Amino acid sequence: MTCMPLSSAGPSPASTPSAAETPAILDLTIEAMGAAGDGVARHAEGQVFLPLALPGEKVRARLAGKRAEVESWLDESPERVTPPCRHFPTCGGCVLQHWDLAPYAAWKRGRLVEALARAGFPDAPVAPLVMTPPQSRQRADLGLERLPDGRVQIGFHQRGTTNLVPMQECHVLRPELVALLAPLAETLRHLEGLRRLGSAVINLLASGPDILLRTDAPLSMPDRRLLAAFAADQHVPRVAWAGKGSGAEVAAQLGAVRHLLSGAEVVPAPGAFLQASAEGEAAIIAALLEGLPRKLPGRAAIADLYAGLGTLSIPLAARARVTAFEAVPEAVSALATAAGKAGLRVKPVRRDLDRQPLAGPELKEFAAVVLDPPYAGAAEQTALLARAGVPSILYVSCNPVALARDAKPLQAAGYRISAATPVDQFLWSPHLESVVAFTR
Ligand SMILES: C[S@@+](CC[C@H](N)C(=O)[O-])C[C@H]1O[C@@H](n2cnc3c(N)ncnc32)[C@H](O)[C@@H]1O
Repeated sequence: MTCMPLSSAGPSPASTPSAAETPAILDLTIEAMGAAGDGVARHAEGQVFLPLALPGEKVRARLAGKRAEVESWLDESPERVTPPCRHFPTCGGCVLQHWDLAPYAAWKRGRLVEALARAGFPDAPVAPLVMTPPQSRQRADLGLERLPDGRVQIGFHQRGTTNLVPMQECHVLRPELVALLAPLAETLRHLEGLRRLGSAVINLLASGPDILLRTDAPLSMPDRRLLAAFAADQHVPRVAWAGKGSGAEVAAQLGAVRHLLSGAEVVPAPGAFLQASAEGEAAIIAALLEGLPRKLPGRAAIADLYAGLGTLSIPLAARARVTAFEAVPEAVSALATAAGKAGLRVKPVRRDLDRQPLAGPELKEFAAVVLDPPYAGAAEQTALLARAGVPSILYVSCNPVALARDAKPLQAAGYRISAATPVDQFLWSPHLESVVAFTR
């Protein structure tokens, strides 16, 4: 086995633990992979998390509270591989590029198995992980920073910090998005509306890249001309802008904006939520349709909660009438227009489900409820679904911890899991998407 020193300092001899205190440098064996993608080891005072360490490895590490930095590898895992990206491990976009895909996939699937076991479903039928390919992400949320010399950097943040890693290559984003970054940085260099910090959400739509810039100063007239010239050069139909805390406005529009969701045309607002990749979206929809009861009553209706632009409502409407609940008004009106134009059986309703979750009698009309909440999950809404006894609940989750919490009341109310599909929407990150079908 080779040794791979991480820092420039050579390995220091491990100290012997004294009864009084744990030494700063320790030799540790990595027992498992933690939820955030760090190796987990144990020492006299408890667990410690080690970025970049893999299960089975022996390392010499410098302790810093609950974390430790590997100073050298004493025994490397055969599962260690060469990370494809030059920005690894500095960039916070990927934390697990150094792990072979087979054990990585088993670990990700295991996160769903564990989450469901914690909720009281130890024997849930969890399918193999559906992987999404590299260079498939259609949505990028990037930081912008003006350097003292006036240049602008664009990239993801370094893990756990606000420092930007200027992106020169990326193995998760669609190449069309990466290709835009150098010309965008050059344009932003001259933008008076960007003083120091900002962000850019870029959605790759059917009509081309759609950009929402958030900056720390208002746009000037020359800024708007600059953005229009950039849009024309780069074939970008729309560039929108928003200030701190203000809504988005169109800064330059050179063509129609459109996107296709299961074949239906929608016009997303700037920065609208899209599933991370077309492949992930297809896997979620397939798992949802598979998880619905084979036979729905003739006049059955489905509720789609946290519906966004209707990514899930539209394909669900092939099976039954759908009422789509969503808080963001722009998404509700985009879905209403799309449904009207295509004659879809989808009725969008604007509703804040945190303040006013669906409850009691209003749930009675639904044979199935689909919910796809944000990262925090939907604790109150799931408890109300359990109480109402909706026959089929399909939970699309982007957070196994929230899923485990939200599934508990369903278990207590007598639901069982008929299918559970983990989907790797965020390759090489610790994030996990899953679709779980609960029936009663
Ligand atoms: C994970 S996204 C899912 C969107 C959609 N299902 C899809 O597949 O594209 C979560 C959605 O919940 C919406 N949302 C967040 N908080 C909400 C709330 N309190 N009430 C209703 N919708 C909310 C967001 O605007 C977003 O569209």
